[in-house]
Amino acid sequence: MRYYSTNRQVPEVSYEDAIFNGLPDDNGLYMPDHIPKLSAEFFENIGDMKLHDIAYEVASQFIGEEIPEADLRRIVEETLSFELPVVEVEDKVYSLELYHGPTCAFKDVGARFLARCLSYFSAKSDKKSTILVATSGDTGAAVGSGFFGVENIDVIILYPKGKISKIQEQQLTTFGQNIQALEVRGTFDDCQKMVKDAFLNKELKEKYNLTSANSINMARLIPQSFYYFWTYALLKDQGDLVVSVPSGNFGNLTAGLLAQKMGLPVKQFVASTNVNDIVPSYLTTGEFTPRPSTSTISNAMDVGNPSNFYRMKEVFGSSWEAMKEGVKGYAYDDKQTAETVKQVYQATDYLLDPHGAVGYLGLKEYMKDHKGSVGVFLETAHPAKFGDVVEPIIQQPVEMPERLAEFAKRTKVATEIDATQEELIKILEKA
Ligand SMILES: N[C@@H](CCOP(=O)(O)O)C(=O)O
Repeated sequence: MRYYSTNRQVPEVSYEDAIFNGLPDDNGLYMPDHIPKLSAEFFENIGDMKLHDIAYEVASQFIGEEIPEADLRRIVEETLSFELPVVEVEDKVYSLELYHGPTCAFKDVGARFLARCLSYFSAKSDKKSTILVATSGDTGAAVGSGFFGVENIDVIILYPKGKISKIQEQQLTTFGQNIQALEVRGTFDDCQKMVKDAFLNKELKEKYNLTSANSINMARLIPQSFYYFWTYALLKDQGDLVVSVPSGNFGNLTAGLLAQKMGLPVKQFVASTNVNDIVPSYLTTGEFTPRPSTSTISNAMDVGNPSNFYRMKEVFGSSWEAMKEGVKGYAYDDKQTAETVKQVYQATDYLLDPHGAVGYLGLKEYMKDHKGSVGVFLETAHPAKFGDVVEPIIQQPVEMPERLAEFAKRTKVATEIDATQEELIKILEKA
């Protein structure tokens, strides 16, 4: 498998080069040169397969011989060392809980896979790298956890000051060792731009061997497709599958679209956003108009310029008509989100986090007119990560998993900087 840039101004590269480069030099995004189809036999047997075997089959299509089978199987097993339960919330409505990993968010899957792939290649070459990662809340902690103590790799996490939850901040500012946190006076989009500009500065990129751990990195995206196959394996006999993805940077949805192109029978994808509705608006108008993000209670989705939109375009051959058929988009404000957390809790005892609530809303909206389907929404983070928001809504304390409570006890260490390239360069020089 070779990887091309969506801007098509640079040569195709191997998987190893794609994941070390992070972003191609022409400011595009890497995409596989073809999307492999899985066999009919695979789909016939999927209901009897183990999660690790499904994930290995999918990963090997994209990585081929570059990582030998035994190593890739180990990487997959270490990545998915926790459960991905699919829980019935209401008749025909399921929650795919992706928050049972070490940092309680779906990002653990991608970050752990990326960390292990980079380590596999680094061990062969003794190459030192610095990972720059921008976060609106969940990616930072997952990447910190995935790379904590990993030899030859330093991580710098950029997060927007005052715009993530208290526990998210505790998580990503308290690792120490090879993980450094930068509290940026700006938005997530400023952080993402600083990171992307650093990759496009050839001299800087080479001097510090910079790479990315955001979903712009292919090794973040590939593993995020595993759990769509897993969901199908569990629910395939229940009806046509509709999947609603709470979306910010659109990596998770793009991974689902790749899975569908590989043959996964998902009847409909739904993109559910908060008021940062850049993609739902595009689906309605055909105009892609990034704008500065607005702060919401589903803060991890506060993204005003979603990176993976350009990959979604590739999947649909740059056709707006095809994308609006393949993806239905809905957006919700904080009032609707909070009301949904409350109503679903009262009616079913199931506690949604604000991101899951947005996913649930989008799913229900689509299912109103598509009654025979079986619906799944992604529960992307544990509600305890948003205790400040969720507790007043349900007027009850939210039980915090021990692994989250651990972070709360530690002391925050972060360097506050302006949202400028110069400030980031100063930090890289000191590191
Ligand atoms: N929602 C993210 C924002 C970054 O997205 P990514 O999937 O590209 O890493 C976050 O929680 O940080």
